[in-house]
Amino acid sequence: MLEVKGLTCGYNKRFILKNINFKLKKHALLGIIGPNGSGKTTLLRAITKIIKPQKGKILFEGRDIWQMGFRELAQKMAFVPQAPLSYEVDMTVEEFVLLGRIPYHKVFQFLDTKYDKAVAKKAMALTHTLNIKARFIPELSGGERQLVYLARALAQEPKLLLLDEPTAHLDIAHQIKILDLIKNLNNSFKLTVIIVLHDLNLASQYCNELILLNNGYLYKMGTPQEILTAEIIEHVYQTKVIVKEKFISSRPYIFWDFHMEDLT
Ligand SMILES: Nc1ncnc2c1ncn2[C@@H]1O[C@H](COP(=O)(O)OP(=O)(O)OP(=O)(O)O)[C@@H](O)[C@H]1O
Repeated sequence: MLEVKGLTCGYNKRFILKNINFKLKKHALLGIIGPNGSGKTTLLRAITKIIKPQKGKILFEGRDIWQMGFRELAQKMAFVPQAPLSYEVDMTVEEFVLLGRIPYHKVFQFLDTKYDKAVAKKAMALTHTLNIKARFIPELSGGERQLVYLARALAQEPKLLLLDEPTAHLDIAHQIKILDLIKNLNNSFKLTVIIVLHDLNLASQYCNELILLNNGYLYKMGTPQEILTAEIIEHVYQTKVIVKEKFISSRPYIFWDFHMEDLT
């Protein structure tokens, strides 16, 4: 579905990502991890056509994304940015979620169709934001705003959903709800997902594949078992950890700040 070929890009002629190559199959749930400043957000920005490759290409279903219009791209992929601020967005939650339908509007179509409204309602129901649909965006908490951005992305009915730290402002219950929802969308609705996560244990638990970025390079791509080894984490994050295998899922679980007696 997605192919990143020799991608080198950055800001103001400064290279941040260097020669990134990977392929992503349909229905994948890919996590992007790596230390602060390693280029995770920059990679999402390149895939969503916010920044242009200085070298290389990004192909979506075999086509260079820079050959596609924004409208067409917005019907194929949706992006939930990191910690959306949006104090300036003076509209209700429902109006904001309906913006996700604009890529489907015909020229000179100013009103939302019944279908648009039904899709927006479903997106709000899935993200538990229906009860706040009449509230104004600037009045929302950081966590509520993050859920509303996700609802807008789902209203785009994308094939590929990209999320930058979607759990950053959420309490533990909402973190699990959102990640369970994303997993469910991936499993049941066959949505392909790329998600930037800082929490290595959440990445281990929820993602089927991981890309580990280090200093702008793709350090390694593989399953959580292949990537989340003590040796790799210590090398890339420069932090001592212990990795155990979880009993039922056999996914790796990482301990830091540990005492040996905690682990026995
Ligand atoms: N708009 C920008 N203009 C110039 N430099 C930027 C911009 N955005 C990011 N950078 C720089 O690019 C590098 C990579 O940043 P990026 O946000 O992609 O990293 P990240 O891995 O997502 O980091 P974090 O985990 O801290 O969110 C950093 O050195 C950052 O300072």
